[in-house]
Amino acid sequence: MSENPDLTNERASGTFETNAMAAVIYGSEKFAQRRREITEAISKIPEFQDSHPLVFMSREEKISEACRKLAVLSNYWNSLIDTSDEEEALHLYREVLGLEGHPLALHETMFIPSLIAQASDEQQEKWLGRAQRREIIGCYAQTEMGHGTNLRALETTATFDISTREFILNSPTITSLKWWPGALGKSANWSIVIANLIIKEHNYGPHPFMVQLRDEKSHEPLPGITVGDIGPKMAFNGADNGFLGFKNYRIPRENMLMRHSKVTSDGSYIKPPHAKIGYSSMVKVRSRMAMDQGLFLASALVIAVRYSAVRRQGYLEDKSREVKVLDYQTQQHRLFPSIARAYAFIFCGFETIRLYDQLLIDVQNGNTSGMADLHALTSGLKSVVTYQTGEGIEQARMACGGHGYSMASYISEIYGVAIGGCTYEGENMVMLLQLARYLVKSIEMIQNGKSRELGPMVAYLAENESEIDLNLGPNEYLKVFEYAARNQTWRATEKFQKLRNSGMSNEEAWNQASVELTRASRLHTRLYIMSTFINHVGSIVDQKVKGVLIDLLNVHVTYEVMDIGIYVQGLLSSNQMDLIRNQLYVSLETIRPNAVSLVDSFQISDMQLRSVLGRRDGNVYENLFKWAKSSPLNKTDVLPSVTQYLKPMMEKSKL
Ligand SMILES: CCCCCCCCCCCCCCCCCCCCCCC/C=C/C(=O)SCCNC(=O)CCNC(=O)[C@H](O)C(C)(C)COP(=O)(O)OP(=O)(O)OC[C@H]1O[C@@H](n2cnc3c(N)ncnc32)[C@H](O)[C@@H]1OP(=O)(O)O
Ligand SMILES: Cc1cc2nc3c(=O)[nH]c(=O)nc-3n(C[C@H](O)[C@H](O)[C@H](O)COP(=O)(O)OP(=O)(O)OC[C@H]3O[C@@H](n4cnc5c(N)ncnc54)[C@H](O)[C@@H]3O)c2cc1C
Repeated sequence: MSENPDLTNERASGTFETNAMAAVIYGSEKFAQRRREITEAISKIPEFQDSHPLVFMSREEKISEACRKLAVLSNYWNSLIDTSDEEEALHLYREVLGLEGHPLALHETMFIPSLIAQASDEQQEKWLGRAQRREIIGCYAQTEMGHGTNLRALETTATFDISTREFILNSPTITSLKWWPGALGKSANWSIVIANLIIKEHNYGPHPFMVQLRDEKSHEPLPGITVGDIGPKMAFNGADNGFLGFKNYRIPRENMLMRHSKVTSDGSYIKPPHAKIGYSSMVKVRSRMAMDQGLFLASALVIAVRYSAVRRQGYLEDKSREVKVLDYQTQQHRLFPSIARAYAFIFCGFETIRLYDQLLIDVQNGNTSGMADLHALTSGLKSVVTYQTGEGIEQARMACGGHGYSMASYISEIYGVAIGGCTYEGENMVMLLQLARYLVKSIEMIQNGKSRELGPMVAYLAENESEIDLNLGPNEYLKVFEYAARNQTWRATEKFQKLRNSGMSNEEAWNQASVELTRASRLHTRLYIMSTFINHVGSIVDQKVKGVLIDLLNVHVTYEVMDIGIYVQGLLSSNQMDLIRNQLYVSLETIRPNAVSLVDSFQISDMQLRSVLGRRDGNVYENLFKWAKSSPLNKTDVLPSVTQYLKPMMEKSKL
C-alpha cells in the first residue's frame, strides 16, 4: 500500500535532510548510518519479527518471546554489530526486543558495568569474559523489600569467616529479602549482590559481592538460596524482576569485588579511595538515562505527530475539508515543546555518557575528584528528564484522542516503562535532594568568600543579574533561567540556614526546607539542559539543519521560560512576559512545516515503535481495523463467558 498523501505532503514541506538531522541527533554521520544499516539488516531476518502483537500476549508469552529472540540474536550478534560499541548494541536491543524488558536487560546495563568498575583485574579475568560471551546471565541485587533509597539501612549481611576464608550471606528478616532486581526472578544464574560487610562483628557498610544463584547446568536455585519472580508490574513485564533470600550461604573471599575495597585473608579491611565508589553502577545507569528517556519521549512523539498529520477533525477557514489536527495551535503547543525537549535530552545524554566514560578512566587511575560533580549532575538530570518525559508522553497520548488510549497506539506501554525511571536508580525527590546538597555547599562557598573555587556549572550562583535585554535571543533566555535558578537556590539555602540557626537540628531544618530545595535543583537542571541545547546547536555545521534547530530552540527557550514564570517575576515585566508568550506562538507556527521531518529524523523503525497510529506510511485506519480483528477476543463470535453467564442471565430475566 502506498504512503498516505497527507504524510507525503508533510515530508515534502520539510526544509532539511532527515539523514543529516539524524547525524546530529546521534552524534555522528557514522553512527546514524550504522543505525540504519542495523535496522535494515534486522528487517530481513523473519525470526526477529514478533510472533504476534506483544500487547495481546500474557507475561509468560512476553518473556518467552524475548528469550526466543535473544537466542536468535546470539547467532547474528557478531555479524550485525561491532560488539565493542555499546551504542550499536543498544540500538540492536531496542530494535529486536523493544522496550518491555527482557532477561538480559540488567546483564548488560548493570551486571557487566559493575564487573568493569568494581572487579579487580584477576576477577575480571575470571568472570568478565564469561559474562560478555553470555555463558552466564547476571543481574544487580541491591534493593530490599524494606529499603531501596536508604542504602545504609540494607539488612543483607556478608559475614567474614576467618577460619574458612569465606563470606556467609544471610537475609535476617522478611524486609531484608532482595526485591525488584530485573532478571533475578527466573533468568539470572549469577548476581552482583550488595550486602553489609561484617568482619569481627564490625559492620563496614554495603559492598558488592559476586554470587552464584543457580546451578549452571540445571538452572535450579543452589541450596541456601530462595529466589522467584515478584509478579506483574505497571509495565516492563517482559522482565522477571525478582526476590532473593540467603540462609547461611557461603561464597569464597575472592567473590567480594575488590578493585577498590579489599578484605585480606587474615580479615583486614582496606578502605576504598572514595567512600561512595561502590555506587558507581548507579551513576553509570543515571548517566545513560537522559538518552534513554529522550528516546522514549521521541517514540511517543513520532506516533503522535505522524498521527496528527493524518487525523482530520473539524474546520478552520476552509469548510470544504476537515483540517489535520496538527494545524490546531493547541495541538502544536501540546507536542512541539516536547519535541524540543526530546532533542535536548538526547544531546544531554551524549554529554553525560561521555562524562561517565571519562570518570571511569580517571577513577581507574586513582583520581576520584570528579565523582561528586557527576553524581550531582546525573542525580538532577535523571529526575527532571524522567518527570518531563512522563509528562510529554502523556500529552502525546491525549493528543491522539480516543485511539491514543487504545493499545494500538502503544503509547501507554511507552509511558509505563518510561515513568519507571522516576523511581529506579534513585527515587526522583531523593535524587533532587542529593543535587541540592551540592548546591547548598556551593552557596556556602560563596558565603565564605570562595567563589573562585566554584566549578563551571555553578559559577552563575555567584553572579548578580538584575536586568534583561528586551531583545531576547537564546542567550538572554539562559540569563533568565540563571536568574531563576540562582534566586531559588539562594532562597532555599537561606531558609535552611535560618531554620538551623534558630536551633533546629540539621536534619529537621533540611526537611523543612526540602520542597524549596527540590525546586532549586529542578531549575538548576533545566538551566543545564537549556545551555547544553544551545551549545549543541551552536556547533552544527549543516546550515539547513542548524536553521531548523534554531527554530526548535526558540520553541524550547520561550516555552521553558513561560513555564517558570513564577520564578522570574522580579526580573521580567508583564510586557516582557507577553512578548515571550507571543514569540512562543510564532515559533510554533515556524516549526509546523518541519514537524513530521523532525520526528522522522529520530529514525525509529516501525518494528521498534509497534504502533498502528505511528506507522511511517500513515495508513492508520485500515491497519487499525486489521489490528482489532487480530484481538484474541475476536477468534470466535460467541465467547464462552456469554454462553456460560450472560445467556442464562438473560434467559432467566425473560421468565
Ligand atoms: C556488547 C556491549 C553490550 C552493552 C549494551 C547494553 C545493552 C543494554 C540493553 C538494555 C536494553 C535497553 C532498552 C530499553 C528498555 C528498558 C529500559 C528500562 C531499563 C530498566 C532498568 C532498571 C534498572 C534499575 C536498577 C536499579 O534501580 S538499581 C538500585 C538503584 N538504587 C538507588 O539508586 C538507590 C538510591 N540511593 C542512593 O543512591 C543513596 O542511598 C543516596 C545517594 C540517596 C544516599 O547515600 P548515602 O546515605 O550513602 O549518602 P549521603 O546521602 O549521606 O551522602 C553522603 C555524601 O556522599 C555523596 N554521594 C552519594 N552518592 C554518591 C555517588 N554516587 N558519587 C559521589 N558521591 C556520592 C553525597 O553527595 C554526599 O556528599 P556530601 O557529604 O559532600 O554532601
Ligand atoms: C522498574 C524497576 C526496576 C528496578 N530494578 C532494580 C534492579 O535491577 N536492582 C535493584 O536493586 N533495584 C531495582 N529497582 C528498585 C529501585 O531502585 C527502588 O525502588 C528505588 O531506588 C526507590 O527506592 P524505594 O523503593 O525504597 O522507595 P522509597 O524510598 O520507599 O520511596 C517512597 C517515598 O519516600 C520518599 N523518600 C524516601 N527517602 C526520602 C528522603 N530521604 N527524603 C525525602 N523523601 C524520601 C520518596 O521520595 C518516595 O516518595 C527497580 C525498581 C523499578 C520500579
